[in-house]
Order: sequence, then structure tokens, then C-alpha cells
Amino acid sequence: MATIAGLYHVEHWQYRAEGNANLVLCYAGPDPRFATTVLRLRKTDRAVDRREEDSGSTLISQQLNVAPVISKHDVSKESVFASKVIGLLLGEEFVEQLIAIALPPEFLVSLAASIEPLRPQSRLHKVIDCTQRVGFLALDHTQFIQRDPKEPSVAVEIKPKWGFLSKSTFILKEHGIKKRKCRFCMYQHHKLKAGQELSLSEYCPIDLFSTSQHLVQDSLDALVQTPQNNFRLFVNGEQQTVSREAIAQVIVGSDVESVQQNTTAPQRTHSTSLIEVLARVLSESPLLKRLGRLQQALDSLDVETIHRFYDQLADPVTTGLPEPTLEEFINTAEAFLDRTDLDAMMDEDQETFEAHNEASIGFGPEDNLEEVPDSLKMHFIREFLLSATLKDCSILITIRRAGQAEIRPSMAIQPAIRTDKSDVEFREIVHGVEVNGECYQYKITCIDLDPKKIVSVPMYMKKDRAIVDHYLAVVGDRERSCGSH
Ligand SMILES: O=P(O)(O)O[C@@H]1[C@@H](OP(=O)(O)O)[C@H](OP(=O)(O)O)[C@H](O)[C@H](OP(=O)(O)O)[C@H]1OP(=O)(O)O
Ligand SMILES: Nc1ncnc2c1ncn2[C@@H]1O[C@H](COP(=O)(O)OP(=O)(O)OP(=O)(O)O)[C@@H](O)[C@H]1O
Repeated sequence: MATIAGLYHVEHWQYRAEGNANLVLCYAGPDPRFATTVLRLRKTDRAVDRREEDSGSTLISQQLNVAPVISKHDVSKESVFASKVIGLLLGEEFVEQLIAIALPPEFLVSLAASIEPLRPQSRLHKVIDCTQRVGFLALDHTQFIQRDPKEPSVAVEIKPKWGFLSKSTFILKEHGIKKRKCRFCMYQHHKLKAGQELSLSEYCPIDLFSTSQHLVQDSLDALVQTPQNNFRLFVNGEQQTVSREAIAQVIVGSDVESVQQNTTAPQRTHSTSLIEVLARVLSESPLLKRLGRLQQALDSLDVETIHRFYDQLADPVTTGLPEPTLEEFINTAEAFLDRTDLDAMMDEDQETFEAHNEASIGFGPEDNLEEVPDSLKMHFIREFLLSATLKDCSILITIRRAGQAEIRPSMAIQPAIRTDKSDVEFREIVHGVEVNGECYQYKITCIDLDPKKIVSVPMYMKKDRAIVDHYLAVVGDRERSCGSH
């Protein structure tokens, strides 16, 4: 594992953001090698008595003392999973580069203590896992490698979730609502009941994934209106509160300082809004379409059949299945690509894509599923896990105004970082787009591409049931289908 001299200064790392599983810090020190990089660290359950909680180093040291020496999460292969497995499917250019680095425990302990007061209340049930020996250095995708002091970079993070309505013939008739309402829209009602959200989101992923520019634009407006955990805004790497006003002010290249200070200073008027530029980028880039089609094609059997396979294969004593290895995931992706023409898949209309997809499975719901060979059952469970990764990733789109000459695609390379093992360098591909006669540079990257666990399959099944049952109980089958306008 690489050790990088000069990286382990706690005071040089600032809290950036966190999800359920990882916490991310951005570099704010003087070393130019780490400018525009972030550090991604795994979290673990807070395993100490809450009465003793002091949100400081005692707490973290307790964790360090009680936890086993080897972290229960072996994350060392996760960077390879993202680049090799997801890279095969999505295209390597869209997958964020992660560099695995060694983590001294004292560094983690001090880091955890220093950022604790900055963390949101809702995430405090977990802490940085101070037993992890490996973390990841990545590019800060809210900014460009080459900063332009005159043109601020505006970044939007979208967690698009499930971009398809399942047409799987394996879905039981009584669960047919899944063919009309998307999982995100149905899940909103469950989240409301559970107190996870206070109001329903106006966003529907089916519109975002539609590739129709006006629907994409409408769904971006909906995300701004109800961002939940699906939309974040950054200006020069600083996270901003999402609001219509902030978005209107962040007309790319407008008076950014006033947005950062959240003032309502008079805006410079531009004909083009950030939403328009984003809609163009999302409709133009193949990423979103590829993501949606892959999510659907890799989930051809739906969790209902996947769970049946899981039950048929699971060891009755341990009631589990071994987690797939990296090699097994690679083989699964390769076998999927053998039966799928990725280029054709991108060009086909929805109906043809679904028909091809169904035909390529090799068996149907009318067949005796007990007779499907075990190896094939395992294969489809792993495909389903790949789909789960793609259903939970986020997309970062970073934009800045540019001159006409700068909108040709180009690659920027960060100065090499010398580790004790080798030199590593980060790269980014910068594209250009012209909207309403104004030129912009952008990059688009997928983050959070961790492998999902096979042990979660029964939980996925339970969640599916809970979401559908609750939706049918409170709404029924009376709303218009998602995607029908
Ligand atoms: O099942 P979902 O759709 O709720 O997804 C979970 C996410 O909830 P969301 O609905 O996006 O708010 C959830 O996000 P939040 O914690 O709600 O922000 C995680 O991303 C979770 O992944 P993991 O278990 O940490 O690997 C996600 O779990 P997976 O289903 O991806 O395993
Ligand atoms: N390379 C990056 N550049 C900039 N910001 C990043 C980067 N990676 C992560 N982040 C920020 O940190 C947040 C948490 O990271 P990440 O999505 O990997 O966590 P997670 O726990 O896996 O998320 P989830 O709960 O969705 O599974 C992201 O939502 C994003 O705002």
C-alpha cells in the first residue's frame, strides 16, 4: 500500500461531506501535489456507550482500543472494483480514479476528533473507522485541476437513483405497480412514513434519464425544489445551500462571491442559466443513458427472482452466500458484455432494448427456475449487485465559462505524486459545450462506485416489499405512470 510523505497532516484536511458509508475531506494545505484532492475514508458504527460520548479524541481512542486490529471492511480492492469492473461497463473515463493509500492510525484518530464538531447530526451514529489501514485519495471533482482565477467552477452533484421502470416479466402480477411507478417515487411515501423526509420529492428519475432536454430540465428544477440527498451545489469547492435563488445567482460566471455569502446582491444578467447548461451536458453526455440502461439490463430478473435464487443457493446452516471476489465480479461483467451489445444497447429505442434484454437471459418466468444451473443463478445475483452499485452512485458535473478556443475536449494531468511504491497522477477529461452562444467547459464523473454486498440481498427483498406494500396502501394504483406526460 502506498505511503505518501507529506500527506498525513491533520490540519491540512477539511471536512467536505459524508454519505452512509464514507466520509470525505478536502485538502487545504500548502502542498501543490495535493491541491484539488480529497481523502475518502470508510465509516463504521459508533460502538461506544453514548453516555460516554464526548465527541472528541477519547471517543475515537475508545473505538481504536476496542476494535479489532484488522478492519472488518477490506476496502483495498474497492478502487480496483470501480476502475476495472464498473469501468468495463460505464467506460473508464466516467469512473473516478481512486488511489489506495496507507493510513497511520494516529492520523485517523486525530482527524476523526478534529472534524467531529462539523458533522451533521443525522450522520453521527457512525464514525471514521480508525482501524482501517487503507483509504483513498481522489481528485476533488467539484473543481478543475487547472484553476482559472477569473472563472469560478460550479459543481452539481446528482444522486439520480433508479432510472428505469422495471419491465421484467419475472415480476409477479400482484406487484405490477413496479412496472408503472418508479422505485424512487414509491419509496418517497415510505420515507415520509419513516420520518426520513418531511415532504415528497418533486423529482422523478424517469424524467432525468429520459434524455429529452426539456424533461431533463424539468427534473433538474424539481431537484432544486426538493434536493433531499439527491442534489448538491458547490462553488469553487464550497458547498452551498440549494435554493432557487442560489441556482439563479450561480449563472455560470456570475457574481459568485455574492452567492457564497448568500447575499441578494444584484445579479449580472446572463441569458443562460445553470440548469440550462446542465440539461445540455446531461443530454449530450452518454453517461446518464448508459447508467440507466445498465441499471435495467443488469436487473433483468428483479429482486423477486434474485431473492429466490439466493434462497435456493444459500447454505441452510449459515443462511448465507460467500461475497463475490473481485475476479468473480470481473467475470460477471465480461459475461454480461458477451451477451450484450453495449453500443447497440445505447442506440436502441426503449422497446427494442427491453425485448433484446429479455431474449438474452436464456430462460423465462414460465420455466422451472429450480432447474436453472447454480452457476447461472450466481451469475444473475452478481449482475444484480452490479446494478445495485449503479443505482446508488452519484454524478458530479463541474462547469465553468470558457472562451471559444477552449471548448475542444482536452485532458488535464495533475503533477505526479511520488509514493514509496511508484509515481501516481490524476487525470481529467474536460469537454466543451456552447449554449445560447456562450461557451463552457465541463467534466462529468461518477463517484461512489463501491461494490454492494451479497449479504444484503434479503434486505433488498424486504425493502422492495415494504416500499410496494406501503405505496399500494396509501396511494394505490391511481396515479399516472412515471414517465407518462
Ligand atoms: O436502498 P436505498 O435506495 O435506500 O439506497 C441507500 C441510500 O439511501 P437513499 O435512498 O439514497 O437515501 C443510502 O443513502 P443515505 O444514507 O440515505 O444518504 C446509502 O447510499 C445506501 O448505501 P450503503 O448501504 O451505504 O452502501 C443505499 O443502500 P443500497 O440500496 O444502495 O445498498
Ligand atoms: N472525488 C470527490 N470529489 C468531490 N467530492 C466528493 C468526492 N467523493 C465524494 N465526495 C463528496 O463526499 C460525499 C460522500 O461521499 P460518498 O458518496 O463516496 O459517500 P458514501 O457514504 O459512499 O455515500 P452513500 O451514502 O450515497 O453510499 C459525496 O456525496 C460528495 O459530496
